[in-house]
Amino acid sequence: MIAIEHVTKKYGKTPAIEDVTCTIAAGSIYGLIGYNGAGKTTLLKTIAGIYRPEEGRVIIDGRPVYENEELKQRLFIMTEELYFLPQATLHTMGRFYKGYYPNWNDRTFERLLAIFNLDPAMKISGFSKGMQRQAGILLALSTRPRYLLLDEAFDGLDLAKRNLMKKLLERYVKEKNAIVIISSHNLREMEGMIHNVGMIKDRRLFFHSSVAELKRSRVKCRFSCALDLTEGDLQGAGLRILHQEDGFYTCIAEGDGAVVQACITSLGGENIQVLPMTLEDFFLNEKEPETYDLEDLF
Ligand SMILES: Nc1ncnc2c1ncn2[C@@H]1O[C@H](COP(=O)(O)OP(=O)(O)OP(=O)(O)O)[C@@H](O)[C@H]1O
Repeated sequence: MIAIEHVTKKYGKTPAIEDVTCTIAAGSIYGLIGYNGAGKTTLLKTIAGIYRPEEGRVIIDGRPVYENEELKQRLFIMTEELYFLPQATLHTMGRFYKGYYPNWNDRTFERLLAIFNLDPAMKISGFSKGMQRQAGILLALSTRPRYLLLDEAFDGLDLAKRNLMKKLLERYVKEKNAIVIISSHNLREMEGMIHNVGMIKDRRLFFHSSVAELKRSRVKCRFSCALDLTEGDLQGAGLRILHQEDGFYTCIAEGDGAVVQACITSLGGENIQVLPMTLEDFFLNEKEPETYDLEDLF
């Protein structure tokens, strides 16, 4: 289990994340979401013991992670900027990691090389961006970490490789009872894969929940209405507009489906359809509307 206890991490005097608390159970995939600059990378690096928090602590299997070499040998963090030794090939990186990670497995490495179809003798610097990310995940999984932290893991991967990576992560977590924490802006990619989701907003872990509970506790509906409903009308009834076009409204609301539908009917809504809610719906629902002044720009 990973326990994040009241963690605050600052750069200089400015906090990047504040008072973050949550626990992540073994055998689960945790999705970390948030805007650019929200603090996802900072939190991942703090969990990995790279950063020492100014306040609070990260406890992994009962022990603080910071300056704990033994724990770090069972933890792998793949950051956005991938790190490979200068002039390295996958073979040299494999040997490098084998020397540090006691759980390194040659067979997993060879099998993944074949699956990803990467040349282990070629310099990694000659790989494309997507191939470098594949190389990163291949090495990460070959160390067979108990805790795998992936920052923007899908960045640069084509559709087939994104699907492959999802399958690999799901299988790995299930078979090894591992913990994967994955940050991504691509909520569609995380859909169906993550068990728990946390959203960082205003430096804090403003929301976290199991995905199942998140979907149980909210309803997404599409309905028509002859009246011209304003955002205020809908907000007053606890509904938030996701989309509005030609007298049709798609809204999301917290609460029981029957209660939400009754509420829509009381506003004059008709032809109510309950739709499956996606993570993207939730994220957009929680996002403050953005306005940009684009006049006289060009
Ligand atoms: N090395 C650093 N020195 C000073 N400030 C930093 C540093 N790294 C990050 N920050 C600041 O901390 C905040 C959180 O950054 P972080 O990289 O953790 O966000 P993020 O959620 O990963 O962003 P993105 O989605 O854009 O990758 C930002 O305001 C950023 O400017």
